[in-house]
Amino acid sequence: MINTKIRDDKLQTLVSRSAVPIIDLAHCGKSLVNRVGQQLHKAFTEKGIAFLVNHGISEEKIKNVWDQFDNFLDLPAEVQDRYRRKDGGNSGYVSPRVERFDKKTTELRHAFNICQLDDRNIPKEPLPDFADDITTLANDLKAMSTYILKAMEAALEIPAAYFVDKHSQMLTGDDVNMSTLRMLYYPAIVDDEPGQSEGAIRCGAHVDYGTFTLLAQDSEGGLEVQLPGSEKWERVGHLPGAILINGGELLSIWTRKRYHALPHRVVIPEQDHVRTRGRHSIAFFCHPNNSTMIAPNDLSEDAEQTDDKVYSAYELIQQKFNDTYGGRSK
Ligand SMILES: O=C(O)CCC(=O)C(=O)O
Ligand SMILES: [Fe+2]
Repeated sequence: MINTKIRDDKLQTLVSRSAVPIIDLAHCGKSLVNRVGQQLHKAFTEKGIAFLVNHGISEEKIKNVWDQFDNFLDLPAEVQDRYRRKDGGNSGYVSPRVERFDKKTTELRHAFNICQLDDRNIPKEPLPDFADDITTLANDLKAMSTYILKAMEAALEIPAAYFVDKHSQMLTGDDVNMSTLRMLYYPAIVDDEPGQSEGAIRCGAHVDYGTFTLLAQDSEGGLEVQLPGSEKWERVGHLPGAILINGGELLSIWTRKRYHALPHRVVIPEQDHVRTRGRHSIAFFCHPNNSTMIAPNDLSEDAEQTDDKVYSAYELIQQKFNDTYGGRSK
């Protein structure tokens, strides 16, 4: 059974040990793009993770989206059913126990994927503000992603706009670009019958598929990572107001593993008072346009090395999706 006797002050986290780089985006503009790029470069090569602070996205915008998702989850099941994720696309609502990152462990979370901002899959009735609140936040996260892509171009010394052009179609639909805003809610585990949540997880171990992920979380709630070179799962902890960035698999392939794709998971927290609270998070998965050829040679100082097989972003991501959704392909 889950250990309920662990005291908070005994719990070390990467935040409490100052083991996650913190990148300050205050006043970030053209002149600071090089500095942010260097810091991201160091974070992606050494850790695969960083916290972004002073990023300019207000708490209110983030909270509005969490509130909207709560409203959605309060709707009758037959209304929610209209917005379910269907095979053939990634947009829509995914209820607990459907996704299984490792193909077997029960996952206790609600997710709602938005791949296209004018999508019919964004509820309008009976939640009139849902689309507006989500679009506002999604546009901010898109702008932040574009800034980060520019910073990465500077750090990797590749031509200006190399990454930005290849990510030009974020949130215009997953038939052209797989970028996704994902709302997540992990239900509280209360009155746990023996065996009910045993062996279950909030989100199974995985690496994200795309270029990088931006993650806002409302509380600690069980997020753990494996830092480079270690198999040990470490609690991340919570830095209020910060947005976490982690590197994805596609970027790792693109950079010939110079940039680390971070294995992570969300476990059911051991402490009673944390487990009995629900947890919200919002992930923005930044992906290149599907047609992008992921050519590591373009990013490598070692132009001699030409033997990599070059796949499109679509081919690489499709393989991962088939693994997660039990072989049902898009
Ligand atoms: O909710 C979280 O903290 C992480 C979610 C996540 O890793 C994912 O959906 O890919
Ligand atoms: Fe993830």
